[in-house]
Amino acid sequence: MYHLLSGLYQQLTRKDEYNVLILGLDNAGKTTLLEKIKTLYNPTPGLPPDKIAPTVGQNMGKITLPSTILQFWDLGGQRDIRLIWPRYYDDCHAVAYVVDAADRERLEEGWEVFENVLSAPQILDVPLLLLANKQDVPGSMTVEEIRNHYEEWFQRRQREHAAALGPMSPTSEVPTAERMASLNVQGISAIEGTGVRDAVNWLFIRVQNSRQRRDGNS
Ligand SMILES: Nc1nc2c(ncn2[C@@H]2O[C@H](COP(=O)(O)OP(=O)(O)OP(=O)(O)O)[C@@H](O)[C@H]2O)c(=O)[nH]1
Ligand SMILES: [Mg+2]
Repeated sequence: MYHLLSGLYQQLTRKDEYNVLILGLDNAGKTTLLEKIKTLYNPTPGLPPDKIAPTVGQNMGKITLPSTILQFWDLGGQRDIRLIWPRYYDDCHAVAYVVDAADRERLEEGWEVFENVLSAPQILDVPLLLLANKQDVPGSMTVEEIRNHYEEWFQRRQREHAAALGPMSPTSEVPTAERMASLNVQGISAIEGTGVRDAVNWLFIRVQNSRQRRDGNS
């Protein structure tokens, strides 16, 4: 009887764990975001911004939500460190890609890296959230501006690829309209915490939905 009850208890209190990767260029604000998430959701606060150094590997943080544990993996964004990102792709359930919306000069570099992430086969069906960080900085780009900037960059890149391959070449690229329709962009300030709960809620709902789809298919 005890085993039956404890089995039932375990079943009812079971929490599924999901891995969320936080990716983006160096200085985008990924670790600041992770530490803010810890502060907002855990009893022990995360590090304050002035104690955060550039990441030379990974940082990890877990939060507990109803029937779910989200495990965030914040990976260093410097060029050399980006080489380790693909090692995390196999076990990832969602990606939050962070851009510094106040740094127009590095946006294109950010899109190149973003595109690289999107082209990984393991990431293809994974919920993906684009976060326009540093909304507190005066003059930073809005969500709409970030979307348009990415769309223009993406279209230009498609044209360049088509021109390089010639008119008869088959294309495996995703059409722009389809790509843009499935792209979710949210504005946040990792320092102030604005928009951070909305971003976590989005990730929480999306990983749950993907699980239901998976369970339904099996
Ligand atoms: N104003 C403002 N500054 C921010 C915000 N988020 C991060 N920063 C600053 O941006 C700088 C880089 O932040 P990090 O969190 O270390 O950036 P990172 O993406 O983890 O960088 P790497 O670890 O090198 O990949 C720091 O000076 C932060 O204080 C924000 O929302 N607003
Ligand atoms: Mg970092």
